[in-house]
Amino acid sequence: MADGSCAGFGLAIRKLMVRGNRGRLLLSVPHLEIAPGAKIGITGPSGAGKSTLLFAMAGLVDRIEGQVTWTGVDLSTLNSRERARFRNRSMGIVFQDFLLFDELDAAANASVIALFRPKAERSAIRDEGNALLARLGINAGDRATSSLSGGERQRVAVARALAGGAQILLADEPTANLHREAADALADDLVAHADTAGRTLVTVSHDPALLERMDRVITLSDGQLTEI
Ligand SMILES: Nc1ncnc2c1ncn2[C@@H]1O[C@H](COP(=O)(O)OP(=O)(O)OP(=O)(O)O)[C@@H](O)[C@H]1O
Repeated sequence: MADGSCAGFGLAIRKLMVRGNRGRLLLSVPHLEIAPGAKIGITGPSGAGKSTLLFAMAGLVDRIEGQVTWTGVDLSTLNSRERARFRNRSMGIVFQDFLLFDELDAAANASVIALFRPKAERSAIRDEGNALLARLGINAGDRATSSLSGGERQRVAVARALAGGAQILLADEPTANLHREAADALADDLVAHADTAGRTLVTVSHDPALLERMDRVITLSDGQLTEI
């Protein structure tokens, strides 16, 4: 496995606030700790701020108040380029709307992180991306991404997040487009990856079968953390 990152990221959030238009408070998380290697679910009603919290954890929200600190890395002290570098090295992210590159085939999407890693790691990441696609049931990696179904796109997005051995896995509704059997297989794969090498997994989900595989489930309601 190509693994260009150090092991064991935990997360500490302090007094995090994210505001939208005209200063409207979208999210307030006074205090949240996630241990290195923990598997955490985030759930709550639509519009509660789950994706916003995941984006803040990924350093994808430009203006936050407070601190989001992965072991040794305080995202609030980094500029956007430095945050991107940290993401490329240490995070695998499954976005709710996948954000695949339609110009690339499924295999190239699954291993796209190779472009940001040293040359010596690239072919191992490509092999890993292909193996992940096969395991997730996408058998022809050279299929045009635009020809994939929603469920297939979702599985390519998960393969992309897992290929390259990122120590932090962030996933937004990773089983939402899958039928039960495929959702369970994917949940097993995510958990197995998280359990390898002490990876930390944070997943937004409404899927009880995925949430019950987590160590802990956080509920967000109206932008507020109501339960830990
Ligand atoms: N870029 C943005 N600018 C302004 N408001 C936003 C932005 N993105 C999200 N919001 C608002 O922030 C709030 C939280 O949205 P978010 O997408 O985080 O919720 P969610 O819990 O993930 O919802 P869902 O389950 O429907 O995906 C909503 O009121 C939404 O309208």
